[in-house]
Amino acid sequence: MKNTPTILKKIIDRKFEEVAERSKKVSFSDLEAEFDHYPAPRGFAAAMKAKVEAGQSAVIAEVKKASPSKGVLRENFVPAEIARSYQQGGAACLSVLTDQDFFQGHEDYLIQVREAVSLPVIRKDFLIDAYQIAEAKAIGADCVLLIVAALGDAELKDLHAQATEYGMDVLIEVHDEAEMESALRVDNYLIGVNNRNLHTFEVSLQTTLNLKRMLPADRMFVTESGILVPEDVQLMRENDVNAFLVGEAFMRAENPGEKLAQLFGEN
Ligand SMILES: O=C(O)c1ccccc1NCC(=O)[C@H](O)[C@H](O)COP(=O)(O)O
Repeated sequence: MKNTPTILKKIIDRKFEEVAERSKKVSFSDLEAEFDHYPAPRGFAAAMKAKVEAGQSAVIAEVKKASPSKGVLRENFVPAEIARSYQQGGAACLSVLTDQDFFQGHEDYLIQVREAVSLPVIRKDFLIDAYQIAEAKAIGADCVLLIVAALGDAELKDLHAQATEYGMDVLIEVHDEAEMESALRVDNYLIGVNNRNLHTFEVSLQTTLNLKRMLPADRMFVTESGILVPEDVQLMRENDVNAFLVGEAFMRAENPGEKLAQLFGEN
């Protein structure tokens, strides 16, 4: 792991413990035995592409009860209801936090969400080991997040290859130029830029604008974090950024799907 920020280091340290604990209870081959439980993955990247090609914003709407920077975001947290609301509001895909200790998430939430809607779902967690990629496949995830700041180049390549072999899509997340260079060494369509600085939790949409110029036209650029008001969406769209990952703005709204439709003005 390189240049790891404090909170990310804490989370990653915990993930190594989690993998050790979990793999004692459920073996890798036990996970593999679950792979056929769910039908073929829903095309996550394809759903994003279809929205953008139709001239719309491709929104990954996040199901997130709490976060390290903001604490609890939503008391009335019923993942399946939130997912249905997002589908009605025009989301392209859904993101479900499965981390328990820092985000109050759970794998069961992903299973509930995927059963409630027809949209593709990403497992949003801090994945540093092949075991967790197999877990994602076993719970029916259509896509996984790989955070470059948490991985060396070789690990990024290996986990990407494993997820792809399982038929899942991958969203590779970067925060700066060096991470973008690592991400671009992997043949992957979805590249996310997280606008949240994980040292300070400060959010700046300028991060997206700075890194956008590095991205080849054949990749999809997803802006992540800190999209709160229509002006944020407008700024991104003016700069030809049409794919978004949004959590807090929706989680704080009484009706998350209505908020999505308002923010992106497409319903
Ligand atoms: O949200 C945090 O506090 C956080 C802290 C440490 C690592 C990651 C963190 N967030 C994960 C995310 O990427 C966001 O949940 C996602 O981009 C949505 O962001 P937002 O719309 O600002 O909720």
